[in-house]
Parts: sequence; structure tokens; C-alpha cells
Amino acid sequence: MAASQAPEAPEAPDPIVFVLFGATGDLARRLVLPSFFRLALEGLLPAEWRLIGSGRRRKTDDEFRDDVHAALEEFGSTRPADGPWHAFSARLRFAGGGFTADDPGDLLDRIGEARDEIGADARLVHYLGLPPQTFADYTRAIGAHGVAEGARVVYEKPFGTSLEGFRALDEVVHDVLDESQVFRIDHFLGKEATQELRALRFANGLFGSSWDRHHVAAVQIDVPETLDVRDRAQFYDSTGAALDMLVTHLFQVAAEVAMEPPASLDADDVSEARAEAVRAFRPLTRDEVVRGQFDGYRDIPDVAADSTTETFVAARLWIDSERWRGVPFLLRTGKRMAASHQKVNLVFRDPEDCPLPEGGLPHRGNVLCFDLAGDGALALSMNVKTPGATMELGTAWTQIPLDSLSGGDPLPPYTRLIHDVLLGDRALFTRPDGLEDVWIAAADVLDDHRQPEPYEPGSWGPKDAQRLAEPVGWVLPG
Ligand SMILES: NC(=O)C1=CN([C@@H]2O[C@H](COP(=O)(O)OP(=O)(O)OC[C@H]3O[C@@H](n4cnc5c(N)ncnc54)[C@H](OP(=O)(O)O)[C@@H]3O)[C@@H](O)[C@H]2O)C=CC1
Ligand SMILES: O=C1O[C@H](COP(=O)(O)O)[C@@H](O)[C@H](O)[C@H]1O
Repeated sequence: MAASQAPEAPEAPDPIVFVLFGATGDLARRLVLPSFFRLALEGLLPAEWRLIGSGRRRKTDDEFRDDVHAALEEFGSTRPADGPWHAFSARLRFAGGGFTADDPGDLLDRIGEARDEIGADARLVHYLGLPPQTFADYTRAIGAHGVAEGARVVYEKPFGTSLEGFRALDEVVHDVLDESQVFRIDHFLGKEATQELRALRFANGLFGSSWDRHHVAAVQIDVPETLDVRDRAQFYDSTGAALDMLVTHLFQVAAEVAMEPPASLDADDVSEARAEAVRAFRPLTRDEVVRGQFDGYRDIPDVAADSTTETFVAARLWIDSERWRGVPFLLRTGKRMAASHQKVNLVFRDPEDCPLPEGGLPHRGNVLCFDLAGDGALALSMNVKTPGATMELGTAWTQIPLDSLSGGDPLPPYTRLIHDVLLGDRALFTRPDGLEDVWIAAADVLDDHRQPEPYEPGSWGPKDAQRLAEPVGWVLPG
């Protein structure tokens, strides 16, 4: 499969001191550190950089290097031995003793040393890979110790946990930082296939002209997971599927599908278009949401015996825009389900002037699918004549794995997004106005603490979730 133009050489970022708060945590080990190593491997880091891990306990630089080595062995797509490990590890530092507004621990000293080594004007990037409840305190500390100036600050998701929490955090953040310094990460926006949503729509008349309620019967953003929550039960029980996935990743992808064509693909125009789309989300109501909890969830250590946390959620979202009026956006995600997928399906309407007898078309025969998992893929199903003597129709799928495109080098989402931070490109990050509307649209669901409906592990969730998708029905399991 050929991709047309030769890719432009990526820009080289300025020298940086990358401060990784939460460097001992799950996210840092599984995603951030392996992504940083991948950037080194791809030659996408600046010529001069230092990474300083920050934590509350003290450890030596060598102990931290051993931890990073172990994380790369366990989670990296490239093993340390297969990459530039020695040059990489020599640039790792650790600053213990925590970091609060009253006490910076060892961090200021380590930043000073790093700047002595690579230049006083090396830019600071603070990556808050921390529990979301701590974001405000760490932001205040960044301000209090004078390390905000010229810095970029990356916030993990969720940015707030409610409308009030979001507003309070937003105020603290804007007391300390200018909006242009803030990078709120949602890694689903960094997935290659999510970015194909724009390419397919805006670069192909066939799809661009069909991207509306006249042609699309339903949009489905479907992210079932077989994954358990046993490894992060404490985090999960205080979070749940609605906050962890629905109002973060699934909402942002819905906004990518729903947005009006931006004036350009520049960061400001794209973020504006996405924020505008979220503004048109009609607030979800409980009768259009199904919450589920898999059987056995409450027996997991660290889960409350009477927990009402949902491990599954499905929602029918309406978007009050001229383009999407009357088209259901069906969103579904859950843990311990029958299969793992990350699909965006646009189900097209049957043609109006079809000369075939009623019921002559295969059900859901025309679906455009963006597969967000892994390196990503595009797929299209069409109604076609089954070769043979009679005019019988069947459904055929065609698929384009993105890694099959020549010249392509799919980057994992965290790698792509961290590289964007280093370059200062905010196009794939969320904006506060877009997020405020997220919390408004999600308020009723996040406030729902009734007992969720039970479902069997290994199933497709509660039966009521099937009802939500009628009359089109879920494309998955398909
Ligand atoms: N884990 C994942 O798969 C994903 C996580 N995220 C987000 O990333 C962020 C971090 O998640 P994750 O790494 O799983 O979280 P962890 O629970 O593993 O916490 C990360 C680290 O934060 C540090 N920390 C600093 N202050 C506190 C505090 N007051 N209370 C608790 N810990 C503190 C701890 O390090 P120390 O003790 O050394 O100070 C801890 O190791 C969250 O916002 C999460 O939503 C997003 C996508 C995926
Ligand atoms: O942010 C999260 O995302 C993962 C799924 O994303 P993946 O692309 O890394 O598979 C999800 O399992 C997790 O619960 C959530 O916190």
C-alpha cells in the first residue's frame, strides 16, 4: 500500500530539562518512560536534554536508572539493549524529598545542576504523572519556586473530576501559568487512527460530503476491554468507567468526529473546532445511560465491599448541531468484557432510492471504521453483489492497516504527544472551554451512585446496553 508524499523531516526541539513528577508510578513506568526512550531511539529528542524523575522518597540516580531499565524491559516496545541505553541513562537524574510549595525537596538543586550542564536557557517541561487530586498543589509549588517561567506543564487526565473541581483547578493553573504553557493530555487524541478521522474526512470528497445526518445513521465509539482492574483497584474504585474513559477519551473522540471543518489544521483552529463540538453535546440523562459492574468486582482486594463504582458504561449522546441533529452517538466501554477493541464506526444510512425490495439490503452493510488500537487501521464495509448467477447481496470488508502504508512510521500515542510537547504544538491537547462543557454534559452520570446493573465477566455488558443501540444495533461484536 503506497502513501503518496515523502514525510517531512520532524523539527528538532530546543534543549530541555524534563521533570517527571510521579516517576515511580504506574503511568511513568508503563507509558511515559518507554515513550521517552522511543523518542531517543527515533532521534526525536533535542541534542541536549536531561530527565529528572521526582518522588517523595529519596533514591540515587543509579537506583532510578535501574528502575527505568526495569520499566523498559517490562513495558518498552524496544528493550534497553536494543537502543541507545548508555547515552540515555547517563542523562537521567532523580530528585527525592517531594515537591510542595513549602519544601521543594531536592528538585531545585537538580534543576540547577542540569542547567549548568546543558545551558541556563534549557526549557523546563513539567510532566504531572500524578494522581489528579494532587494537580493543584503541584501547580502551586511550581509557581512558588519560580520554575513556571517559560516552562511547559503537562497534566494527565482527568483534569478535574466534576464541574466544580475542574473550575477550581483551572483557576489555580491560570494563576500560575499562561494557557499557552498548559498541555492537558488525552492520549486517544494522539492515536494515529484518531488523526485519520481528519485525513479521511477533509482530504476525500467521498467521505467529506457524507459526514452528516443525511448520510450517517449512527456513530459508535466502542472501547470494550478484556482487561481487569486488579492491578489498580484502589485508583479504579474511586474513579469508575465514566470518569476514566467516557467523559475523557470517548468524549474527545466524539468531538473529533463531530467537529465542523476548522479554518486550518493549526492548533488553535482545531482546538476551537473541538471545543465548539463539545459545546453542542446535549447533557447526558440517566435514561440514556447504562452503568454496569462485573460480577466478582467487589471481591477484589482494595475494592469496597459495597462499591457502586461502574466498570461498564454505555451512553447515547445527542449532538445539537445542524450537522448531527437526530444522529445517536453511541459510546460504550467496560472492563472484563468479551473482547478488546477501540473502534469508531460510522454506520451509513441505506440509500433512499434503492430499487431493491424492502429488506433487500444487508443490515448495517455500509460502515466506515477507524480502528484506534495499536498502530491503527481503517476499514470499510460495502454492500456488494455476491459473484454468481443471481443478484444476491452480501457485505464485504476492506481493511488498511496503517503500518502497511509505505513511508509511514506509526508512533505510539504517548510518544507522539510528548514529542508535540517538546515542540510546543498544542493541536492534540484539550482546551479549558472544551473541558468545561464536558463536565456540564457529564454531570448527571458522574453523580449517579446507584447500584449498577450486574454483568458476567467475558460478556458484552448488561442487556440494557443492547436496547440503547436500537434500531441500528452495535456493530461489535458484528
Ligand atoms: N496508569 C495508567 O494506565 C494511566 C494513568 N493515567 C493518569 O496518570 C496519572 C498517574 O496515574 P498512575 O501512575 O496510575 O498513578 P499512581 O497511583 O501510580 O501514582 C503516581 C505517583 O504519584 C506520586 N505521588 C505524588 N504525590 C502523591 C500523593 N499525594 N498521593 C499519591 N501519590 C502521589 C507517587 O510517587 P511517590 O510516592 O514516589 O511520590 C506515585 O507513584 C493519573 O492522573 C491517571 O489518571 C492516564 C492514563 C493511563
Ligand atoms: O487512560 C486509560 O486508557 C486505557 C486504554 O488505553 P490504551 O490505549 O492504553 O489501551 C484504559 O485501559 C485505562 O483504564 C485508562 O485509564
